[in-house]
Amino acid sequence: MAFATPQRCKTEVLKFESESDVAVALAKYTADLSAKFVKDKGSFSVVLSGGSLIDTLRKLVESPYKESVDWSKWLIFWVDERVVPLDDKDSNYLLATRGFLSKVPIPPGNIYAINDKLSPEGAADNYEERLRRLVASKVIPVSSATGFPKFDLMLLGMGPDGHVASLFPTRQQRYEKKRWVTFITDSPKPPPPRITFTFPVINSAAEIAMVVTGPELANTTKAVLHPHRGSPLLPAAEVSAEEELTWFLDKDAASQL
Ligand SMILES: O=C1O[C@H](COP(=O)(O)O)[C@@H](O)[C@H](O)[C@H]1O
Repeated sequence: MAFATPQRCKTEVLKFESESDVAVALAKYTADLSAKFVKDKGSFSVVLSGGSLIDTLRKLVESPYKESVDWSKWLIFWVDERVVPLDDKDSNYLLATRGFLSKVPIPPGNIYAINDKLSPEGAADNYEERLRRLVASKVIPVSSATGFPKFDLMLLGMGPDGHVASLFPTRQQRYEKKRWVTFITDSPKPPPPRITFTFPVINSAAEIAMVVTGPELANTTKAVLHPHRGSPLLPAAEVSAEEELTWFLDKDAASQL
């Protein structure tokens, strides 16, 4: 079990009047990071979540960013995915395709969906193997601090139980320290079969945005950002970034802080 005190990295907590204001700020933050990483390293690797995050990204696919972002340099990955067909209503890939990817010209070869023909274990092995090949060919760098792949930006959501990706408080995947990608067959949130990045990979990202909106997340946000010393840590409290972790909260989610 993980107990408070949580890991500390450079962390900024941004609070906005409304979810719409979060969407506006998140679009600018993401577009600015895209410009920085494309200038510095020639590409921008972005790791998406499912859930409400995709809708909150909606301003990024509108003007001015739709035209100004260099989408040709983007590489898209998923921090977690439900092991269902890619055209299933529960697929994070389908959600992202409908709400985001179909609206901008990211080269299809730069979009790394899971292999939906495999078992959960097989899909996790396959995704990790493909990541290892991208690292070997230097498409994705390795963190010199941890030895795990270092993605440029992870866009994460949080569930009311404090889960991030498919790392749930009551499941052992949150403690995995060696694998890059693991699987779960009994997710407490449906659908049960999923694959997920592990914490060593999540916490090796250069930048992480935790995007949390809505009153149902107010108590969990407080428990994560101000954990009681000695109490068990929720998974979201274990997120850290190599460069900066930025929380994007609306007034409702921030109401208990
Ligand atoms: O099941 C999942 O849940 C989390 C949180 O989703 P939200 O709708 O509460 O924002 C999401 O980040 C994850 O990718 C997804 O698979």
